Amino acid sequence: MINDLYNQAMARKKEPKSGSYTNYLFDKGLDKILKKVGEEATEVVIAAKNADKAEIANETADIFYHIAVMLAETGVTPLEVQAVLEERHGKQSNVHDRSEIQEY
Ligand SMILES: N=c1c2ncn([C@@H]3O[C@H](COP(=O)(O)OP(=O)(O)OP(=O)(O)O)[C@@H](O)[C@H]3O)c2ncn1[C@@H]1O[C@H](COP(=O)(O)O)[C@@H](O)[C@H]1O
Repeated sequence: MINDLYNQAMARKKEPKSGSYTNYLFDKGLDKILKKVGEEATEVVIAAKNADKAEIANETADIFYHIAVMLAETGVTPLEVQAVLEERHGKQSNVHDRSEIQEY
């Protein structure tokens, strides 16, 4: 999924196309791409808070796309992200509440 979006973004980078939104983002630069990542992340949060499944899917698609554009712009490949996930796979999380602070 992210792979396809990333490959499409890389293709636009290599061969810009008139009217392409991806090229519009690349032309505007990293700050614009990151603003979109932040904006779409907030929209995912609001959609999830409202328990609106269609909107969650819609906004998640938007953030996946903008993340793929960010990866293309920063020179990180989905393969590198995959490697991080694989490194974590099978490791048990050790999450617990921290103990109360007794003295200040
Ligand atoms: N998956 C996406 C995708 N998801 C979201 N978007 C665009 O992201 C934009 C986000 O919408 P917003 O309303 O937040 O943004 P906006 O108001 O249009 O613009 P700004 O806020 O950035 O100024 C929309 O214009 C969507 O079209 C996408 N644009 C492209 N893709 C994929 O990328 C491929 C190449 O697209 P182009 O680069 O446009 O040819 C497409 O075939 C798609 O597969």
